[in-house]
Amino acid sequence: MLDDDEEASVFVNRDLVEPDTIIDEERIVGRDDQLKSVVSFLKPTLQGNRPPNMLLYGPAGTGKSLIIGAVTQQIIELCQSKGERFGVININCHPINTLDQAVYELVQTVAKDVNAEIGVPETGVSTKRKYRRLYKLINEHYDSVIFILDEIDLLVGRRANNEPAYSKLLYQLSRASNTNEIEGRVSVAALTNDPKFMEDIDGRAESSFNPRDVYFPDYDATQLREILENRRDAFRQDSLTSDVIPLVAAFAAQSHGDARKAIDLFRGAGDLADEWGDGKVTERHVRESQEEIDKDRSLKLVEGLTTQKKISLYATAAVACYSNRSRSSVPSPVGFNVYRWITDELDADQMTRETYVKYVKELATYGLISSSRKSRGRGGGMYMEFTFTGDPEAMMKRIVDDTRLEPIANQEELLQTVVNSQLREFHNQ
Ligand SMILES: Nc1ncnc2c1ncn2[C@@H]1O[C@H](COP(=O)(O)OP(=O)(O)OP(=O)(O)O)[C@@H](O)[C@H]1O
Repeated sequence: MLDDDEEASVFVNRDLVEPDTIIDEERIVGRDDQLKSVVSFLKPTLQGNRPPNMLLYGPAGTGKSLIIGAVTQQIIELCQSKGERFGVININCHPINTLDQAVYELVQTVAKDVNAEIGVPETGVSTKRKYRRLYKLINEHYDSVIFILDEIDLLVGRRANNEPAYSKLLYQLSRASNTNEIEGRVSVAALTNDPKFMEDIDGRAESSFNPRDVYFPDYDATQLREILENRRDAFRQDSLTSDVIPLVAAFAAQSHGDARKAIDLFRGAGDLADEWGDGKVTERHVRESQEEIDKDRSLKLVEGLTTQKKISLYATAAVACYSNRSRSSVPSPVGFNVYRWITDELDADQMTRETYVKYVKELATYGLISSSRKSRGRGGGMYMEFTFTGDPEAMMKRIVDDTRLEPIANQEELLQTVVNSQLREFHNQ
């Protein structure tokens, strides 16, 4: 059991290397331009004017939430000192499926912030009523507000061939002050990893949202090193050997310069040193921890997926794996047709193409797949192209292990034929 002469932990302030800890401004590295832009866009709030809407875009873990969070926090404080009420209404759209749920989530967030009743049921009433409740709460409690919509591109909605839910939400929120539904000043900040996000927005939403862009590029190893150096005091003095920070930064730089990954690995290495009772973090703990992260990530992720997401992933991996073409990237229309074939074979529910793309794109946010938008040339429309970062065959095996996909896995040759005929059809169109 607990032992008195156990080695002391390598941490003195482990919170500092937790991903969701809000850090002080002096610990922020390499985001001067973005900070400057966001500050200048939001400054009008302090002078009683309406700030512009914003689109913060860039890969995962590049500081979008951090920067908007740090600036809005300062504005809250400055407004408070002047007796003004500035509301920051922040939601993450990733787990939300429909417009109605998104509006309810906004109501819930405001109600919690101002300590009021939610005042509207989650189901059984129209979205319009939820909007009305949202506006009422805002009008009663704030003089100005900013909506922060994180991972906005994942709020697709249910129906296919229709305006996506994020487009409708952006339209409503960004015009709410023009229509006087919200009496105070309103601005909307949308955060996304998708650089081409605006291309799918409906024309009227585009013109009412009309954002100022702030781009967040990847960090390089030097910046990641500095980010970690600035959190070195999470650890006991002298408990890090000199090679730890450069190695963590180098690993994270390899995986797309994501600061969240760097911080997770830093913490993981410390945890391992504690677990082994070594009293010091060394290169060995970093390497071992990185290996565990790599192994766990895809396994855990696949285990946690719903059946529909597993089928979507399986179909996409099948295209990458069985394609006779030299490039094993997967055009989304082909992945979707294979998904449809599989769901027919299994007699399972079938999602729309938009939902299929949303599911697969979600996996891209975990780094299992990378996705990019492609054009089919004049008048041909857009589609997504998916590429696996790891081995698609291993991924398929892992999915079959715990789903009802076995009947499909037993028809390997047939699946191979379906994949290649779908690919041929797509490329000949
Ligand atoms: N420039 C930086 N300086 C210090 N810490 C940083 C910096 N950028 C990011 N971080 C840290 O990395 C983690 C991820 O950052 P953040 O959540 O802001 O990324 P994001 O771009 O919003 O990512 P996502 O698109 O995945 O939501 C947080 O713990 C944050 O504190």
